[in-house]
Amino acid sequence: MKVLVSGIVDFSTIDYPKKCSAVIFLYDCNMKCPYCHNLKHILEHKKEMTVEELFNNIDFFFADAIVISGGEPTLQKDAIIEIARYAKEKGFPVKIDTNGTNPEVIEELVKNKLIDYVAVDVKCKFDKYREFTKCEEDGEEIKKKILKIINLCKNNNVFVECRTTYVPKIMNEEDIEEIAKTVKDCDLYAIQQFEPKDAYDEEFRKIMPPKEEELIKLGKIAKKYINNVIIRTVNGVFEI
Ligand SMILES: C[S@@+](CC[C@H](N)C(=O)[O-])C[C@H]1O[C@@H](n2cnc3c(N)ncnc32)[C@H](O)[C@@H]1O
Ligand code: SF4
Repeated sequence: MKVLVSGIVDFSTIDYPKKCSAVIFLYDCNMKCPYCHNLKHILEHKKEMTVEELFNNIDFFFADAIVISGGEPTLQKDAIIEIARYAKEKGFPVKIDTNGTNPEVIEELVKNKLIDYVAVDVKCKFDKYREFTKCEEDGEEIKKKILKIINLCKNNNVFVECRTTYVPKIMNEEDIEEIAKTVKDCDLYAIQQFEPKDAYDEEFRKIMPPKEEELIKLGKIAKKYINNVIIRTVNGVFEI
C-alpha cells in the first residue's frame, strides 16, 4: 500500500490536545478553503511511500501520539486505515483531522477501533459552504455528514471535536450561532484564530486575524449550546 505524503512534523504540542504528537500531512484536498495555510504546500509536495517507510521517517524521540492531517486525509481511505493500524500496534493514540466529507471513512476507523480522537472542521454557515469551500456537496449534505460523524463517535466512545477557523469580516456571530446549534452534541467546540500569513487566497493574506476579545465573545455565543468551548489563539488555548 502506497501513501501520498506532503509532509511530516516529528513533534507538535498543539495538534493533539494534551499530547506531544507526530503529524502526518497527506496529499490533496477536496476543498479549496481560501484561508487554508496548508493547501499550497500540500498541492506542491507529493511523495509516494509505504506506511513502513513513512514511520521510518518519523523521529519518535518526543512524540507519544499520531495525528493524521493534510490536506484531507480521508481521500486516502486504505492508507489512513493502514497508518492508524500501524500506529495502534505501536501503542500510539491516533487523531484524525477532517473536513467531514467522508463519514464512511471515519466509520471504518471507528468500527475497527483504530481512532481515539476525531477533529471535524465546520467551515461556516451551511448555506455558504459550497461558495466558500468550493466543495461538491451542498450545505445540507455537509451538515448530515458532520452529524453522522458526531453520532458515530459518541456511540463508540471516540472523542469528537468540532472546530471553526474564524475569519473576521467573512464570518460573523450568526455563523458561530448556527454552527454551535448544529454540532451541540460534540465533546468539544473550538473557535480557532485565523492566521493570514500563508492563506491560499492572496486576498485573505491581507485580512487581520481576529482579536482574542472577539473570539471570547463568539465563544460565549457557542457556550449557550455546548458545554465545552475553547478558543485557540497564537497565545494558547482558553476555556470559555
Ligand atoms: C489544514 S486543515 C487539514 C484537515 C482538514 N482538511 C480540515 O479542514 O479540517 C487543519 C486545520 O487547520 C486549520 N486552518 C487552516 N488554515 C488556517 C489558517 N490560516 N489559520 C488558522 N487555522 C487554519 C483548519 O481550519 C483545520 O482546523
Ligand atoms: S482547511 Fe482543510 S479542507 Fe480546507 S483547503 Fe485546507 S486542507 Fe482542505
